[in-house]
Amino acid sequence: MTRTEAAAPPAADTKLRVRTVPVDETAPLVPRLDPRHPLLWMRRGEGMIGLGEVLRIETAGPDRIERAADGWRRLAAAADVDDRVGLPGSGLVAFGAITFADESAATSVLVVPEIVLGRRDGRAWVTRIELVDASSARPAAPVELPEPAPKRDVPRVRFEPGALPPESYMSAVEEAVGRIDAGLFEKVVLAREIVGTLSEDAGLRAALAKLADDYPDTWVFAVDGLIGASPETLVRVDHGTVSARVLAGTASRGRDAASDRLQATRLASSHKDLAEHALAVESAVATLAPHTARLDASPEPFTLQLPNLWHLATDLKGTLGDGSSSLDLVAAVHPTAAVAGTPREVALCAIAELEGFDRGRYAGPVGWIDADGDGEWAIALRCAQVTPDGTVRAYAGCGIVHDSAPASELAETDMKFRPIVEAFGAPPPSPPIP
Ligand SMILES: C=C(O[C@H]1C=CC=C(C(=O)O)[C@@H]1O)C(=O)O
Repeated sequence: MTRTEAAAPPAADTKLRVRTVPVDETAPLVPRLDPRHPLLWMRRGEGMIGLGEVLRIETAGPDRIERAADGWRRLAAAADVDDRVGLPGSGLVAFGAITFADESAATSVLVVPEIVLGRRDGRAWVTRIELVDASSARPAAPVELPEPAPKRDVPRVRFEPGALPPESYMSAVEEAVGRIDAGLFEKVVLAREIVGTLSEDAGLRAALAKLADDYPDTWVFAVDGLIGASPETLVRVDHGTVSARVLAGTASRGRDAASDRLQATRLASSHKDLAEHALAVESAVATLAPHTARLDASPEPFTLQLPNLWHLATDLKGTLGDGSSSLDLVAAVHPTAAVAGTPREVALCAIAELEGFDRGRYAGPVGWIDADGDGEWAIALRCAQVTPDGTVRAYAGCGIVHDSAPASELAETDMKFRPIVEAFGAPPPSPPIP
């Protein structure tokens, strides 16, 4: 494996050879994941897994996304690609995870795997990627596509409050509402952390299988130890089309069909949630518009049903106007008001002060990019970062606006933790059921 360490772009003469061929493969993707170093991007059973690692681009600091985008452009331009499939995700790809904050101590990564197994629109492919002049950096034996592993029970992790425990979280929300009422900003997204430990022999495959089974309509991802199931598409570029799904505004699911419908109806007419949502849509539209020839938003937010909660959602669709890659667009839109606030810079300062912990890659962009710059990026939500020592840090946050109530926001974080804590065998947090 060649590691291109923080701030160092790939050597100018780095050249990749890439071969993609169709395969007759219908088995699920997750059982073939490497449980220790899973690379995954999947929704509704389709997507990609990556095996092995040819190289990585690792960056940090305020221009981390731009430098990753430039490094990738150079690498892709020099690559010798023979793609016999021609679907989004075939040919050369990298899986990426970017930190939320400019000043994070964590790095942002683009990982180029040795093998990609992909499936889309009912077709499957295998891509093999290698360094052309690999004399110094070849792994001893090339990675082979493994046989699907049998299903295993999820590993059991006991989570404890981490940075910003419940009482402190509620105080931070109260302080934020005070500042909003004093006119310092309109919205800020405040998150908290829970922490657990994964036993040494447990991998991440079973947790990912559970996320994929329980949340099939979300982007289920694994990149460099960051795993989760995000419902929010930050930006997607496919042959000149641009799309995104903006989420903000949340309600719990009802106990029965009637109370569930009522929850959705109330959410769709909640002044507080609509205000919070409008700011997230405005920020996404304002930052994408300069890069698009046309950009349309669904006229009214709709209610998106997930197994653990309801969200207000707006879909954006447009055409690319300036040849930006998906990573260029990620650099333009991140962080949206769905994870930062409004105005952005003031909200970011408030997050640093009131949360007081490093979000790492939580609430950052996670996804993939191909040789043409096309790709799919979600916001890393409903997720956890697992470090090599087995520490599991999970995060959940809420948009705080003028009429936010601390106890309700705390309960909302519990709902948002549910996918990840259940994927690690912990009992579901118990939000108030209407
Ligand atoms: C910040 C998170 O969710 C965001 C996305 C959807 C709805 C949100 C909300 O209603 O507060 C948040 O803006 C999170 O899940 O940690």
